[in-house]
Amino acid sequence: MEEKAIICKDLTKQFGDFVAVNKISFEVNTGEIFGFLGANGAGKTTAMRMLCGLSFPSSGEATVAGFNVYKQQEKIKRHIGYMSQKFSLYENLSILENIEFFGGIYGLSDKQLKEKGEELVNTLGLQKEAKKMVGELPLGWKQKLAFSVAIIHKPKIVFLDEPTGGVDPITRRQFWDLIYKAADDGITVFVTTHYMDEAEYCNRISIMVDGRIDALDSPTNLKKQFSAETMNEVFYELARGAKRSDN
Ligand SMILES: Nc1ncnc2c1ncn2[C@@H]1O[C@H](COP(=O)(O)OP(=O)(O)OP(=O)(O)O)[C@@H](O)[C@H]1O
Repeated sequence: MEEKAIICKDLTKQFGDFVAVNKISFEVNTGEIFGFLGANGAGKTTAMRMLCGLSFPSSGEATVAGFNVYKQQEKIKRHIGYMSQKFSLYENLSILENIEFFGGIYGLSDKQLKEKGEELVNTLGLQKEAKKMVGELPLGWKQKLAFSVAIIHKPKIVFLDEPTGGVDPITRRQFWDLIYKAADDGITVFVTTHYMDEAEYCNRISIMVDGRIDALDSPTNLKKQFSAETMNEVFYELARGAKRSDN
């Protein structure tokens, strides 16, 4: 049987009396693009932090890349990539310096760094900009670069927390071309987003409401299940009953 990238069973996180993540259960297949949706405050970031080995669950079980979220947090960190809109590259380092810095942290050798650096700059068509400060690049380019750097060590899974915030649909589409390429290379993609066009690009989607997962399926099946034309309708049908949402 093919190994699952993520297995999650009744995973729960409480802050005092408040149950931020309430017994969520799901599995993510290797090489899958899995969308993790939910309104503001639904519990996505809290769940993602547990899966990335950054916070201990209150109860329940989960393995990520085959490693246990309670006992093997360091191993999890070594086998994943992570990118968020909020935490990204150093603006005051050049593209090549960022690649060297993050590649170095991920344990690449000098030779690998040089090869990967060139390959990445060529793939993204950034040859002329390679020595420019990242701060000078347009946001869409920064995001593509940040994603490429997050998978430079070929992790088993990459976690993307709202990776494309603030850019237009065409640039988002280009970003998704990179995601598809990574998935083709066998990297499992776990992505949170508020954009419903992006939700359509995922193989499967879960939708969180008030700490629970209230729906999980492919975009096509979810639309059928909710008799909806678009993912937007599915999302609002579920999220409008949410108590936490300020949407
Ligand atoms: N350290 C904490 N202590 C207490 N409550 C917390 C803590 N971290 C998160 N929460 C609460 O848990 C709930 C879920 O927050 P979380 O950030 O996981 O939601 P989210 O789905 O990622 O939302 P967004 O889309 O706005 O980022 C929120 O009500 C939040 O206030």
